[in-house]
Formats: sequence, structure tokens, C-alpha cells
Amino acid sequence: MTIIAPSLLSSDTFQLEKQLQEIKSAGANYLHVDVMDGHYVSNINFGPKYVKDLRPHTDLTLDCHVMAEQPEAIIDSLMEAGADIITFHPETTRHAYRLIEHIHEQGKKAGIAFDPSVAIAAYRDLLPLADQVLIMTVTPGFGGQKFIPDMLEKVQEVTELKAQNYYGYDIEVDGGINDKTGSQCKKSGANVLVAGSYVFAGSIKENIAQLK
Ligand SMILES: O=C(CO)[C@@H](O)[C@H](O)COP(=O)(O)O
Repeated sequence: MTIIAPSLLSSDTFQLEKQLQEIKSAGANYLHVDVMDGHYVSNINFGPKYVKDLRPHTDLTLDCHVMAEQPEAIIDSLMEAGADIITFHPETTRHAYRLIEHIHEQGKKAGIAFDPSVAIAAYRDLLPLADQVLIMTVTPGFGGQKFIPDMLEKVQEVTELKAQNYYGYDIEVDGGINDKTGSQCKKSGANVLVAGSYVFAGSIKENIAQLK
């Protein structure tokens, strides 16, 4: 089954309640929430307060992608606010292994995210612990960017490592995902598709059906 994770970044804040219902009835599974700090990436958007406010309005899995330096400073607040999955970039913290353990101790799922410039080999030792591996298919920071086809090799690499070692992680892709690139990613092994601009432009129902 393909898990569909519409990205909150592309939603219309003033239509959010309606759009949350639309994505849910169209079959979305997660709501992907980008948490940015203006340092690791140059954009700033949602934080723990937003996640806390959002939580009573949706039963979709809140899939928080933390794009921040020293993610340990914000992760506890996100988990307390109701985040279900916390994914961070391992190069942003000194003790990534410990941080995954800490997320698990709070009963949450932990993901590791790979910027297009970061090799899987650099964080190979984290793979057995991860519930989710996020392959960024654009440089993180903004919605509406063009998919980087070379990242399909990275998706294949984590797919092979998963099969060879019986790892349990989901493989998520994020950035420039639409019906065509989503299909390529699925063929390469991805089972979680994050999509922002594609889902929220036009008919949410049809767009999610295409992704599925
Ligand atoms: O993490 C990010 C951007 O850094 C994403 O989650 C975007 O929100 C994806 O937007 P589209 O590329 O699908 O428009």
C-alpha cells in the first residue's frame, strides 16, 4: 500500500479545516508538517504551537519533518504537541543515534532524512533503528521545486539495504512529487509519497487518486 502524505506547506491556511477533510476523504494517511528554523534551511513556518492547534482537528498521522539545526531543542515540544513521526537530518545533530532512541522512548516513530548532498553511507549505522527513511528529492526548504531524478538511485539503495538486512523502515520521498515522479519513486521502492503543490492545486480528490 502507498501511504499518501500531503504537505501542509502547500495548503491554504484559511481553508485548512475543509482541506483537512478533503485530503482525509480522498484517502490520505499522513499530514506532512515541515518544521523549519531559518538556519538549516532559509524558510520558517510551522512549530510546536501549530502542531498542538492542529492535533484536535485531524486524526491523520502527523508526520513532522524537522529541518533545523540542533533538532533536539525542538523535538520534545513537537512530541508533546501531538506529532506521531519525527524525522530529522542526522548531520544537524551530534548524537543522532541517541536522538532516535529518545524519540522511541517517548513512544513515537523516528525517521532520518537525507538531503540530496548527503550519502546514505554516511549514516548507514542509523538504518537498523529507523522507522522511516526520507529521501529528499529536492533541496529542502521550499515547495514547488523540480524533482531531482538522480535521487531515484538513492531510493533504490535504501530499498536494497532494507531487503538485504530485513530492516523495517518505510521509504518516504519528498519534493517535486506528482503522478509521474511518484510512480517512478514507487517503482524504485518508495512507499510513502509526500506531495504539496501537486495535491493542493485543482482537485485534491483526483490528485490523491492519481498518486495512489
Ligand atoms: O520538505 C519540503 C520542502 O522542503 C516539502 O515537504 C514540500 O512541501 C514539498 O512540496 P512540493 O515539492 O510537493 O510542492
